Amino acid sequence: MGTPYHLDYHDDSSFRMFFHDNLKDANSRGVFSRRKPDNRLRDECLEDVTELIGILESAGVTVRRPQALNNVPTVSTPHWSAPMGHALMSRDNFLVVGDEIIETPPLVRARYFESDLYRELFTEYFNQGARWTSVPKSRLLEHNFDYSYLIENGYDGPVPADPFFEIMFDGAQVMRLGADLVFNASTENHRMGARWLARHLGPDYTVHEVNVADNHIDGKILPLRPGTLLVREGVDLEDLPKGLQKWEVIWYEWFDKPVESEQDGIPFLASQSIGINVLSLDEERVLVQDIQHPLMRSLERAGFTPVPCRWRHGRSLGGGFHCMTLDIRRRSTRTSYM
Ligand SMILES: NC(=[NH2+])NCCC[C@H](N)C(=O)O
Repeated sequence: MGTPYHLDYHDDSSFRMFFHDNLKDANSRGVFSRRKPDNRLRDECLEDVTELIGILESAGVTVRRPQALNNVPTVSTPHWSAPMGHALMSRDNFLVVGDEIIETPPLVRARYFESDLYRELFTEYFNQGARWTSVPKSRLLEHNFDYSYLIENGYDGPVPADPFFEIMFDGAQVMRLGADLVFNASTENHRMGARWLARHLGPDYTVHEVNVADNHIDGKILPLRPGTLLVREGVDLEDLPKGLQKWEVIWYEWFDKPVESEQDGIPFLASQSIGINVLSLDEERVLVQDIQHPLMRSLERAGFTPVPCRWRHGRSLGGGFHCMTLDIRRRSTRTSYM
């Protein structure tokens, strides 16, 4: 888990596209300003990350962290420059399948070099025998982006006249279920990513394409253990692969109190239901945001043990415990659970 560095980076089109659904709400609330957050958000975030690491380590997890992100104001390529964001969400930039680390091609310019923070850690894994692959990154030029999802969801701004789509997807768009990978794709950029992944992994794995979210699937559906899914209201189970429709479903119990106060001028980058973004420690214990009492009751009724942990700024930072972690397990992943 990296160190957050929160800049005012609303000017970049790739950022506004990626967070379209969240920013649309913010716009409607008129919350935008150019104010930088005070240190309270950063300090409280770091306190909560420390608590999370303590819980993981006491549960027997070996926690490794990337290099810290220290005050990087912008990132640049020959084609553009963009303000850097934070680097807290490890799940977004990588997909670990069996003994292979796959670096996924970012959709947001601010995150183009975020995987550099993991170079030393992943080199260590490579030297221990891990396979390590990087998906061809898009150049992230304006005409590389497929605007179709935005247009279907209220965008009425300019659209490049000469599109040239390139592969773009985050690791968090993919739900790994052993030999089955459920890939959320809402644009041609994503669908190209699903084709790349299927071609790359070959016949031992099946990539199931679904379209249930704008991009990251772990804000809508999360596997808690083989055979049990946590699902947010609004997801049509018929849109899931047939094998997954046989799984037990726990519907996310909405937490209708404000999960955090909006930092004035800082729009929320995750919806009110980000409490769904839990992390299974094993097939019984589930790490849950400490205020999500209805969800914890649901989990207990289904035979799980919720492990509460403070996480005060998930909406501002755009993710929860599943987003902030990247589980690398030393066990075969060619089992089929569907
Ligand atoms: N891996 C992640 N960062 N996932 C976060 C998904 C948040 C989701 N878009 C929401 O607004 O609730």
